[in-house]
Amino acid sequence: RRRHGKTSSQKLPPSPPLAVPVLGHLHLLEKPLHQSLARLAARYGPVFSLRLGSRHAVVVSSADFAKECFTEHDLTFASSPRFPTLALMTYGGTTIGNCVYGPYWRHLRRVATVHLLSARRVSSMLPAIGAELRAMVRRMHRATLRRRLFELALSSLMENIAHTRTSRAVDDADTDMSPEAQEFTESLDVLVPLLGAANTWDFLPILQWFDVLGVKNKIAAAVRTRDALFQRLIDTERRRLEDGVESEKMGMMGVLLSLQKSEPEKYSDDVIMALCFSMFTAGTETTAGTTEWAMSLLLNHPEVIKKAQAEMDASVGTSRLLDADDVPRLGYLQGILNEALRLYPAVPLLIPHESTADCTVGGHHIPGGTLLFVNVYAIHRDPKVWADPTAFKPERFMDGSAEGSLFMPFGMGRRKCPGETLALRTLGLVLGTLIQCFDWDTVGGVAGVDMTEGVGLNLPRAVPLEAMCKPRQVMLGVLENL
Ligand code: HEM
Repeated sequence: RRRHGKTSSQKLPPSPPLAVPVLGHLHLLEKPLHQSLARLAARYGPVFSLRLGSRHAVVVSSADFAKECFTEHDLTFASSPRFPTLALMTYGGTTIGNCVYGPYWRHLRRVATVHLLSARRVSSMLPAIGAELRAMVRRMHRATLRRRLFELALSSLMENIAHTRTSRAVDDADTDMSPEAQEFTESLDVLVPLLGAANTWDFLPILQWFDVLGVKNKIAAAVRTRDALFQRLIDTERRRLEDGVESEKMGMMGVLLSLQKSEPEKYSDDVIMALCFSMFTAGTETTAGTTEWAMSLLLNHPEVIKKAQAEMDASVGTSRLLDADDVPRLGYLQGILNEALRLYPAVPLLIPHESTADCTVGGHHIPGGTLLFVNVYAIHRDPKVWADPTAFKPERFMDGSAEGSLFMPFGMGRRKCPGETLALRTLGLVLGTLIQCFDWDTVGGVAGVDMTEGVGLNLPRAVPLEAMCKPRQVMLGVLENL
């Protein structure tokens, strides 16, 4: 790694003046982080640098410079930083989203794109997603939407990873998740808050020497519980495979276990666990959160719901549920989805990247070993690029006015999200079904849903969304026969 020294020929990016010993600029950062970084960008420009405890970082907040990072310098920024405490949760930093760039990442990436998330595999996952969705629609009148949507995303992924469902809960039960999906949620409930503590540690290594809160032990205990569950799932899938299940009916674990048979050294149980954990953590909150934001936007724009329902009635009719193959024909529905992803990108700062060599971005020198945060949230709301940037206008994706603007909710370049096809197909199906089947209103008919953003890695709402829904009269026949 190069030292962060400045010479006359190397112009480092501007930086806020208030770096203090040990913390650097950490004390300037407020939550939500993407908003705090957007405010700093307004003062210090679209490429500025920060010292975060022991690490140097650059924050990029404009479309042009983000493009520069992921085209000209894509290889330089293709690595992920090694965070020692995060490594405790990510199998020693070997999950696809958290591992350094190199042959091992290329192997995982190929497995993910070719064997697990290809368009053909995604098509084979849609029936399980549809079944989970219909079960949710049947019990739609209760609970907050956030919880319903999270359970839906997790159950659909659990089905497509390991087929844990043996029966469906009766309709008056409070949840319809399989026991395994519930067990996994419980281990996430423990791990996710610890991730916050682990992050602070990674920037301030001194905290690791005095583990006053016992963070390390708590992470280790939660990881043991999670891995015992994964090992059970792997063993069950292995038995199914030995019983001769057809390859079309295999979930992701089954696919990986059959690859293990021919190349055991490349597909150890540990690699399979790391890949499946990546799929769960990358695919659940992102999909559920995007649907929750989209529904929040819709509740504040009832005229948009009406227009989307009219499009669906004309294109799909009212005698059957919409299916995933209808979605590409529903331009307005896709406009709604894109607007939700533009205004509330589920991974607002991408996963941190790290440069592996010196390079120049926007004319500024970026030394090797610098963390890169790309503020997609700020880029998607840049008034220089988007007209009326904070307004919810699905039409902008239909009338050509969004053309040419950088829209990157799934990232860019070689670390771009490999789950984009699965995510878009799932989101279209879920959002489309909620619009097709129900009329929506706020709880108690209050005017407007609060759109405050909360704190968390995946841009959560501050308050979980609650809404009232009533089956649409024209869909009663279909809903009664679900
Ligand atoms: C609305 C839904 C989703 C959004 C907005 C989203 C967005 C993203 C973004 C922005 C990244 C980081 C790109 C970067 O750092 O440059 C990412 C990475 C990733 N996503 Fe997604 N994602 C979604 C759903 C999914 C789903 C459903 C899956 C799979 C089940 C998935 C799997 C992954 C994986 C494995 C990575 C790490 C890729 C790597 O480092 O090579 N994502 N996603």
